[in-house]
Amino acid sequence: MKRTFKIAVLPGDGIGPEIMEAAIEVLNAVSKKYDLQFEYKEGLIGGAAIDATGDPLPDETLKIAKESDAVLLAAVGGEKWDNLPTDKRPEKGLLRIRKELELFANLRPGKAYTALLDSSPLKETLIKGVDLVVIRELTGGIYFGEPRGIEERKGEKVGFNTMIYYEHEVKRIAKLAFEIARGRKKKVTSVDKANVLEVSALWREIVTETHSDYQDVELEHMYVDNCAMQLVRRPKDFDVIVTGNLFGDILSDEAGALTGSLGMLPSASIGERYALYEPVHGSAPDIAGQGIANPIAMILSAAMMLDITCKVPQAARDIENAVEKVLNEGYRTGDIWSPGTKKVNTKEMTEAIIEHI
Ligand SMILES: NC(=O)c1ccc[n+]([C@@H]2O[C@H](COP(=O)([O-])OP(=O)(O)OC[C@H]3O[C@@H](n4cnc5c(N)ncnc54)[C@H](O)[C@@H]3O)[C@@H](O)[C@H]2O)c1
Ligand SMILES: CC(C)[C@H](C(=O)O)[C@@H](O)C(=O)O
Ligand SMILES: [Mg+2]
Repeated sequence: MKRTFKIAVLPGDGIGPEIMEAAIEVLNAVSKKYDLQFEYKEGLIGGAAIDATGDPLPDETLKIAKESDAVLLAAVGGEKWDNLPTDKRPEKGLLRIRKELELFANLRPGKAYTALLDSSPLKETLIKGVDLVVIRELTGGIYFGEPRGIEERKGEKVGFNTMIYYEHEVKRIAKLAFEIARGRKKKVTSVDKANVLEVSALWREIVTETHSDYQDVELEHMYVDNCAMQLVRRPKDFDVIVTGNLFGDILSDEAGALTGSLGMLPSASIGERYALYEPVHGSAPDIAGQGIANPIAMILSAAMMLDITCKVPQAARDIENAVEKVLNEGYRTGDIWSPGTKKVNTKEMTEAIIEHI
């Protein structure tokens, strides 16, 4: 029996529309094999939405998202909108949709591909076998804390934000991290700055408390500065990294660079009711409009959707295997290209992946 899923499609800005088209072609290819049907509904977000409506997240887009089984989002942002105030920028649309859909956890897997070992800035011996996931808290912390602002004090301007975590926010992300670790190598590294910040001291206390229900999982605590360093020194020692919104943003880009390119890194933003799938990278304005972006992060984000929302893990594995095969065959977009490999554009990479599905 055919299973139908409603998918909200939010291409956004820069390379967004180019990589979204690629992901939809791959989903359509896989749908035939697994008797799935996708009903896509496109919405505006980010700069594209500002240009059309003045709002980076129009009500109509939120409505489409809430009426869907899953949201696919490519990327937002660009120079054109960089001088707008923080709460009017394209990025605000992304932050708001995460908050409105209560997507409290962002799963960002980072895996070393054998074929890409020479694209990593690290030595092959360090990077071979890396398989980790950063679980980033996504609807709290300094991104959303109040008070925030820029104001005049003592005759000069002052900018301020608040890093704040409620106990329940830490507990639910910690629980998820332990659950996910149970299906992996059973190790959680909780990353904070508890030697300086009260918010981190509480984070550490709640994670430790939550761990008492997961004694089969190893828990270690690490300061964020040390973690940034250990990630390049011994990345293989990490399994699940759980951390707050800001630290997770930074560490996941770092993990991306380790394994080759940001253009390879998918993510899933999940909550109790909704799920949104988005690459870790941004709108890459420097290469937008040229048809040369790496579509793999977006395609693998769609694969995470097949796994988590559609619950067809085999279809997700098919896509992941197809990606691995084209990399083994030497196909490379510019960001992962090295001498001796075949340089391809977005379309050619997508077609090569589809051929292996
Ligand atoms: N989720 C999102 O929508 C998101 C995430 C990060 C940044 N942004 C926004 O994107 C804009 C650009 O930000 P940035 O330059 O700091 O980060 P970026 O991730 O867009 O780009 C960083 C570098 O990586 C390259 N890159 C990224 N994705 C790639 C891909 N798929 N294929 C090939 N190369 C790729 C870019 O060309 C660039 O050199 C900003 O407006 C920023 O706010 C959006
Ligand atoms: C564009 C920006 C708001 C966003 C974030 O900081 O969360 C991005 O960097 C990401 O990693 O998804
Ligand atoms: Mg980021």
